[in-house]
Amino acid sequence: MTWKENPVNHAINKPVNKPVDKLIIETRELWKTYRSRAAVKHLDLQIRQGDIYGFLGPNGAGKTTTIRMLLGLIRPTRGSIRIFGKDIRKERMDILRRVGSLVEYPSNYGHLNAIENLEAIRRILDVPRSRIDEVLSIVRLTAHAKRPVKGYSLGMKQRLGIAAALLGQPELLILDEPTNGLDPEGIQEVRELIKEMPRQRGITVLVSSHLLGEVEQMATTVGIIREGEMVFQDTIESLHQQAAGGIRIVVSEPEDAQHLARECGYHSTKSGAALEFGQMNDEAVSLLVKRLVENRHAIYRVEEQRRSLEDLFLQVVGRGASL
Ligand SMILES: Nc1ncnc2c1ncn2[C@@H]1O[C@H](COP(=O)(O)OP(=O)(O)OP(=O)(O)O)[C@@H](O)[C@H]1O
Repeated sequence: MTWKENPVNHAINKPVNKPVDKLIIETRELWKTYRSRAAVKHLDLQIRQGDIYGFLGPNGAGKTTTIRMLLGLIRPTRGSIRIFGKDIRKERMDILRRVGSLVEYPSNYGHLNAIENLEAIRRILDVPRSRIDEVLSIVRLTAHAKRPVKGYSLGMKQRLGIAAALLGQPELLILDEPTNGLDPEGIQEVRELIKEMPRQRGITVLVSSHLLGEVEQMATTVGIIREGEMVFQDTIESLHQQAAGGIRIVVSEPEDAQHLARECGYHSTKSGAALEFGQMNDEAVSLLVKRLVENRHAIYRVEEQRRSLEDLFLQVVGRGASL
């Protein structure tokens, strides 16, 4: 079965089910082609205000290429990009003034401390000096501010990179694989930091990752890209719903029980002593169980057959994909 035939993919390129006037990023039919090879194909990205948008895909799927286009670092081959409702081709500088970003590893001067590193960027952005203390406090580096950066852990360097991205008080933060190469503690630190951005600071976040487990713990919306194409885009709740499976009931007399279930309007397939139904709501399960019991069936087990999100993700991106 190809991913296009796959029932879980009905949300392909589906607009996020919320008012469209609150879109912070919107791309339409975005393409980037290198020679004859498309790194990004007809990509319709929709990111709402206040979202933490987890941009997910295996290595080489096209995440960095997309992010580079959003930041105006490379030019799309085709399609449009609107950020804050403005066209990136026409109002690039106005847009980028309101965006903070961390693309790949942050570059720091190792012999300088955090304050000195941030000071260099502060001058370019022309923001008040007090902003340095503020961003160091946000990323919880105040206590280490006067230590040379070369002594920092990778997680601390990454947090300093986020501090730099926050200096200009952005409304949108774009982070490309910010937890790449971090140990579990560093991953948790960065994740907690990202989670507080919309709530505490009103900042919309786009964060890319190749790890579903990581995105799942912080994102409100998920976009999954595979070989340059968006194969799923919707809320995290919707992703969970898609992972929800059918109901399996193990009974004493499966054939009779199947017949009775059919009379009640529920189609099932028999697997040994079990009847397997599609998705059913609680009320339907309760009614069916009641009828079975009334007809003297012994019920040994009622269970939901859930796929793990990881299974769903692998199904969406293809099992051969490197994660
Ligand atoms: N400058 C370039 N010239 C030619 N091909 C490129 C260029 N940049 C990227 N590509 C190709 O485009 C595809 C997408 O790459 P991209 O870096 O966007 O993927 P990614 O999802 O960010 O993966 P990763 O997590 O490994 O960085 C890859 O096949 C890559 O080899």
